[in-house]
Amino acid sequence: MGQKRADEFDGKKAYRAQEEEGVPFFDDGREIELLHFVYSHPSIEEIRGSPRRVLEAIDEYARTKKYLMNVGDDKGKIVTNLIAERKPQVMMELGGYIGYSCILFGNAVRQAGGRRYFSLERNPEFAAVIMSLVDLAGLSDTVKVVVGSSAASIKRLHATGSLTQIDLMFLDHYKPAYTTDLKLCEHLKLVTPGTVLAADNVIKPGNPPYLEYVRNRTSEKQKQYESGENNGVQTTGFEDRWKDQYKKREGEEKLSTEIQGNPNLIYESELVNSYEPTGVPDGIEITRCVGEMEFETNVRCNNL
Ligand SMILES: C[S@@+](CC[C@H](N)C(=O)[O-])C[C@H]1O[C@@H](n2cnc3c(N)ncnc32)[C@H](O)[C@@H]1O
Repeated sequence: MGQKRADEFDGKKAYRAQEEEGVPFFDDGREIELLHFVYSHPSIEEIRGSPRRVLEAIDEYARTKKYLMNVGDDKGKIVTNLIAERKPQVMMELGGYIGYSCILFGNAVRQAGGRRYFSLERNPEFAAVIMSLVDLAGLSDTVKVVVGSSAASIKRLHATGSLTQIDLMFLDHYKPAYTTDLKLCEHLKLVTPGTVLAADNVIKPGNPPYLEYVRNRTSEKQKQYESGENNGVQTTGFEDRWKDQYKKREGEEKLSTEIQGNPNLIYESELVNSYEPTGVPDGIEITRCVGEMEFETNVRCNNL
């Protein structure tokens, strides 16, 4: 496990600061305001059909109007480099918001010869914004936006045969769901040797349970699996602001406590330090599934 350092942050491109605690920083109408901003942009005809120009217009809104919780340019480069290296046929993101990462990574997947980019978004209004901007960028042939909670969508895509393998997964949704959704994907054999995971916000706000899981040794995971210690959902290690981030709109997020995943998968994981688009330091955890140990497991899962 290594630590890589990104270049210095360029303050000229900084987004507006995220609002102070107690003040909404999303879902207060700004997502629809963004659509009006983009579609009434003086350069709308040049923006049409250009993923780069759509991203520039989104960045312009977030620099000059209101903060948007996008992955941004710096952390985005880490993932687009990964896409160029791994050349995924199928990539999935958990948490699409207004479509920034979807347009950036969906375009990179298409350029690398990939087939499908799934963007899973729980909030139907945000999903509608993603679809509109993906269409504007000319990426509707590659991108499929899936509306609903990530776990339900993963199960449905798997059950219908639309999703049989994930080559690259970007995790950027409800922080405690990173680990439960990864275990679900392991259980369904969507994550197998060759799969690469890129998890956002592992420094800000941080995700200790996820980091512990992907950095854990296989022997330790097997022990926990056998003893049932690995069971349950960890919501400790998150500040309330992040744990309750979506509660007002979506209600309490019900995460599965039953699915234990596949403890036999061998991961190599490293933190790549970078910046939020506001300039605040953050990092992406890159995890490569490099093999699978032979070890008998009793399937522990009642609720699929
Ligand atoms: C940080 S934003 C995603 C930003 C986006 N990946 C980008 O960089 O442009 C997190 C998003 O995850 C969505 N979300 C939260 N919990 C979710 C869940 N269980 N399933 C699907 N989406 C979820 C939220 O509605 C929000 O839009």
